This record gives sequence, C-alpha cells and structure tokens, in this order.
Amino acid sequence: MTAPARLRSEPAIAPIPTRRRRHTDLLRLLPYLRPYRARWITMVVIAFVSLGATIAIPLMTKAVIDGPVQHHDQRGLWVLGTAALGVGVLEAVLWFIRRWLVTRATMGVERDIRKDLYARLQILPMSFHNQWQSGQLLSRIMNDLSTVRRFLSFGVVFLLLNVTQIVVITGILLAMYWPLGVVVLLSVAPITATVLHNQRQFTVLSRMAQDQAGVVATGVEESALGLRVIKSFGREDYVFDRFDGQVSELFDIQVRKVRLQARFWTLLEVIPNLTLIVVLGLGAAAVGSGRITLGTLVAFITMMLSLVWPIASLGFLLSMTQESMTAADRVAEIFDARVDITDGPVDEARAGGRLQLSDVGFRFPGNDGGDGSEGGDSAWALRHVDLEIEPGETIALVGATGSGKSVLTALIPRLYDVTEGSIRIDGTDVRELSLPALRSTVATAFEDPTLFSLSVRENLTLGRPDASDEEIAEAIEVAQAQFVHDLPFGLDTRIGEQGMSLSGGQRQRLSLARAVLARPRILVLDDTLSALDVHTEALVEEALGRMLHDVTGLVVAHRASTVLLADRVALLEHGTITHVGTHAQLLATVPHYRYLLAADDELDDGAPPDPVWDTDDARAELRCGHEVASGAEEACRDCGAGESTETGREVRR
Ligand SMILES: Nc1ncnc2c1ncn2[C@@H]1O[C@H](COP(=O)(O)OP(=O)(O)OP(=O)(O)O)[C@@H](O)[C@H]1O
Repeated sequence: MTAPARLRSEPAIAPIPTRRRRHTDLLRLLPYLRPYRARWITMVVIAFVSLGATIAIPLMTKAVIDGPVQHHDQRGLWVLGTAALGVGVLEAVLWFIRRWLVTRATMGVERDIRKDLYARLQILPMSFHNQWQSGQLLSRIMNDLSTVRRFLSFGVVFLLLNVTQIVVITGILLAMYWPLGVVVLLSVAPITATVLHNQRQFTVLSRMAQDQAGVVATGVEESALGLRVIKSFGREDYVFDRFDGQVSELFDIQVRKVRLQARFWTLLEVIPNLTLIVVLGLGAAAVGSGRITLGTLVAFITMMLSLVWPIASLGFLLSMTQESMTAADRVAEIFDARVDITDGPVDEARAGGRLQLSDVGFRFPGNDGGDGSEGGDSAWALRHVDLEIEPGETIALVGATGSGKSVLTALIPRLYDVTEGSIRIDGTDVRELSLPALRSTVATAFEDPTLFSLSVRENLTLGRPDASDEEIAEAIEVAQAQFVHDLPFGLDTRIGEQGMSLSGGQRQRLSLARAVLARPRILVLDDTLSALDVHTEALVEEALGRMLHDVTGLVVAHRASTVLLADRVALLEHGTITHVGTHAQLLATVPHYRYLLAADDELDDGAPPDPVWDTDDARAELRCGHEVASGAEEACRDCGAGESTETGREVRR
C-alpha cells in the first residue's frame, strides 16, 4: 500500500525542533490563512470602513446640533439626518458582509490545520503515541483548533479594530476639547494595567483548563471502550467517581478563570462609568462658559461612550488571544514532535523476501536508566538477536510471555526502529527503504486485531484497496472467515466501533484475511490465531500453510499447533534468540521449549528429554493441541483421534 501523498507532504506549518515562546506558535499558523487571503483582507478592509462609519455618526450628530438645530434650518436637518441614516445603514450592511466573508475563510483554515494535524498523527511513530493519551490528541484536534479559528475569524480582527478605534477616538476627543480628552486618556491607563496584570494568570489557567479537558476526553474514551470490563467487575461507581474527580477539577479551574474574569470585568465597567460622570460635569461647565458648543459635548459623550465596548472587550479579546496562543502551543507540540521513523531512499524492495536480523537490540525510548547510561540489561527489550529467514520459509517465534516477541515483530515494518544492529530484507536495510515500499512488503496481523467503523470489505482492503472480489474471497477462505457472508449485508455490513459486534475469533480472522489480502512478501502473524477454537484453528492453519509456501513468514506462537505452520522455530528468551531449529529438534533438546509448549512434567524430576522425533510424527500428535511421548501418527485420546500407534503410551496434555 502506498501512503497517501498528503501524508508524505509537509504541513503548511514547518516543524521546528525546540519549544520556543508561545506567541510564535500562533504566528506559525498564519500561513494557513494564505489560500483565503483575498477574503480575509477584504473582510479586514470592510471592518475598517465600517469603523469609519461608526466614528462618522457622532461627528454628524455634532454637525446637526451645531448647524441645522441651532439655526432652525429644516432643510439642512433633513439632508444631514438622511446622510446620518445612510451611514448607519451602510455600517449594518458592511457588518453583514464581513461576517459572511469571514465564516468561510476561517472555517477553511480550521479544516486545513485539522487535516494536517491528522496527517501528522498518522506519520508520528508508535513511541509518540505510546506517550500521549488519546484524549489529549482528541482535544487538540477538536477544541484547540476551534479556539484558534475563533481567534482568526473574530479575535484578531476586533483586536486590531478596537485598538484603532481607541487610538483614533482618543485623538479626536483630545482635538475636540483637550482637558476632557486627558480625562478619558487617564481612565485608559488603569484598564491597561489591569489587562496586563491579569494576562499572565489567565494564560496559566487557560492551559490548565485545556489540558484538563484532554484528561476528561481520555476518561470518556476509556470508559466507552472498556465498558464491558467495567460492567463485568461492577465498577461503574468507581469509574464514575474517577470521572467525577476529573470533571470537578475541570470545573474548579474554569471557575477560577471566571472569577479572574469577573474581577477584571467589574473594573472595566466601573472605570468608564466614573469617567462619564467626570466628563459630564466638566463638559457641562465648559458649555456653560462657552469654551465648547453643545454639539461638541454631545458628540464628545457619544464618542466616549462608543469607547466603552472596545475598551471593555479588550479584556475579553486579550483572554481570547491568550487562549488561542495556548491552543496554538498545544497544536504545535504535535507538529513539533520528532518523526524519527522516516522514509529511506529506496522506493522498491527487491522481489525475494529474505529476512535477516543481525545483532538486533531494542530499547524503548526513555528506558536508559534515566541518567543517559544504558540502564543495564533490563532496559533492553531485545538484545543480540540474530535470525535469518529464507524466501518462502516460515519461522515460528516462541517465547515466554513478555520475552519480546511482539516487539520483535514490530521492528520489521518499522513500527519501531532497532536501537542497534540491523534488519535487512533481501540485503537492504529496512531503514533504507521508503515506508510505503517497506509496508507493502511486510504485512502484520496482530493478536489484538483492530477493526474500523467501516464495512467488512473496507476493513479487508485496508492494505490493498484495489483487491478484486476473487482475491477477497480467497483471503476470506485462507482466514476461514466465511461468516462474513452470513452478516446482514455480507461484505458491505458496517462493523461497529473496533469491530465490537464481532467475536474475538471473528475479529482475528478478519485481521488475518486483511494481512493475507495485502499480498506481502513477508507475512508477520503476532499470535493471530489465539482466539480460535482448535477445529477452526486447524482449518485456518491448513489454508494458511498453503499460502505460506509462497511468502516469508514469521509466526508468533504460544501453542504447539501454531508452531506446526513453521519450517523452523526460534526460541526467544529474555529478549535474545537462544535456539533455532525444527520443532522436533527443540522439543527434544531444549527443556525450556518443551516447558513452554507442552508443560512437560518430566522437567520437574530432572529426567532426560524424550528422544528426537520425526517431524511428521510430532506434527501429527500436536495438531490437536496435545502431546504424546513419541512416534504417534494420529494419536490423541483427549480429542478422540485414537491412541498412540507405536508405543501405546499415555497421552498427556
Ligand atoms: N510501550 C512499551 N514501553 C515500554 N516497555 C514495553 C512497551 N511495550 C512492551 N514493553 C515491554 O517489552 C517487553 C516485551 O514485550 P512484548 O509485548 O514483546 O512481549 P511478548 O513476548 O509479545 O509477550 P506476550 O506473549 O505476552 O504477548 C515486556 O517486558 C514489556 O513490558
């Protein structure tokens, strides 16, 4: 499968390696406005023209009072009155156009950033996703982007507009009658000081609230996915209490935010009203002594009142700016996360399928002892792993739980990169291959199969969208997933979230069919058959065995029956492959292997291992999941296949 071109292209926001000051994060999102710049600039121009109309109306009022009203000029009154009305209507129309223009532009910006963010999440390595709660990602991709959109559509425009309005009107007021202008100017100072004082505290609270919203989203997601577990243990109350705690914490932070805003807003309401009282008193005295006209005083007060909203909203707009800076910061954390698994230069893998692991070591990021040292052997999930699999050969990977089998299989398609050593496919290091080339060469079916809220067909063709109906049918047959034909709409049946409406075994079989359908040269099965009953497993293995002749296979096996799919077996102990050989050889010579697959009770009394068996005999006895001492063809009393044909010895589990 080739990765969509969009995923491989760089987002409009260029990732930068180190974290820096927050306001630059918001600026870094501005390039997203580029495709909409014509609309956006028109919208800003219109906003400024309508600001002109807002300022013109009080000036026209002054002209009406000092001119036609004072001189009883009826005609002049009509002319100026109609002009003022025209300006008012124009202002309203311009507001409408501005809103209409801005909605499309900023919605488009939000959509574009969201798409790039999603693409980034797809590219980011498993190590990133291991460290991030999904709710945090969800709240960034949904809430934070909406916050940024609101700022770009509304906040930034009004911030510019209001600051301009405050500066221009204060200038006009000073020009009209400077003593009153100074009073107004003085009233702006405490407001500015308050705004700056609150800004820092508000930013901290905004960030806390946004992070806590991510925690709440994670809580909802986890309880929805884990509903069965919660119900089966009867722990609804416990989960509710935990959620209650998370929501209450969010509530507390929001209340602290509101309290801060309330103090702030009170000040913003009180100061303009006090200023108005002073201006009215001083203005009336100035009119009385003839230093200004009545028209000037009315225009002055009208203009001064028109300052109340821009000044008051300045606080709100600055809060919004803070919030969107925090949101942009959180979004940038994803864009800036390191993508350490990147494309190699080779676009096409060779046709063979020879897989070679040389001295492979792997340590999870952060598992270095905390002091930059290697952290001792326990820090390594895998160490000194050597393994070669020839084209068409299948190796079973056997090991105790936690020995590193899944980690090893994840290294082949580069879900993680090796920490040391190398993995080669047909002689080419997997890091040299482009990711699409590598991932079309290797297909994996996982033990815990994830299915998507899509139709069965879409789920199956995830690795190969162009698969024909015949190929789909073939893959279904290999995976013994014929049950899909009995679903209400067959292959077009939409399966629920994570395929929840299917049983575990059904999901595993679909996951297997999906991997088979991808037609890989290397097929990795990570304990894919663990949820199947022995009979279904036998059927799948028979069909899969035929398919495995043509591909290189690495099959993680916990059960002896699965081992029988393989030509050879590799035993993984504590992150290292200690033995490689046929099943029969390992069974005969390696007590730990026998213990893992057969729970051999002779191990306890120190008896020597059984003699080496013929491979076919061993397969016969183990296909049903039970073990006989030696030489049996189809001997198993437990599952009704008869007694051991040669020795007649007891059949043991
Ligand atoms: N994301 C992770 N971060 C840190 N350690 C991890 C992570 N995933 C797995 N491990 C550790 O790596 C080791 C190997 O895990 P792995 O899943 O490969 O075991 P496994 O052999 O597949 O086990 P099982 O048979 O139970 O599936 C374990 O000790 C596990 O705790």
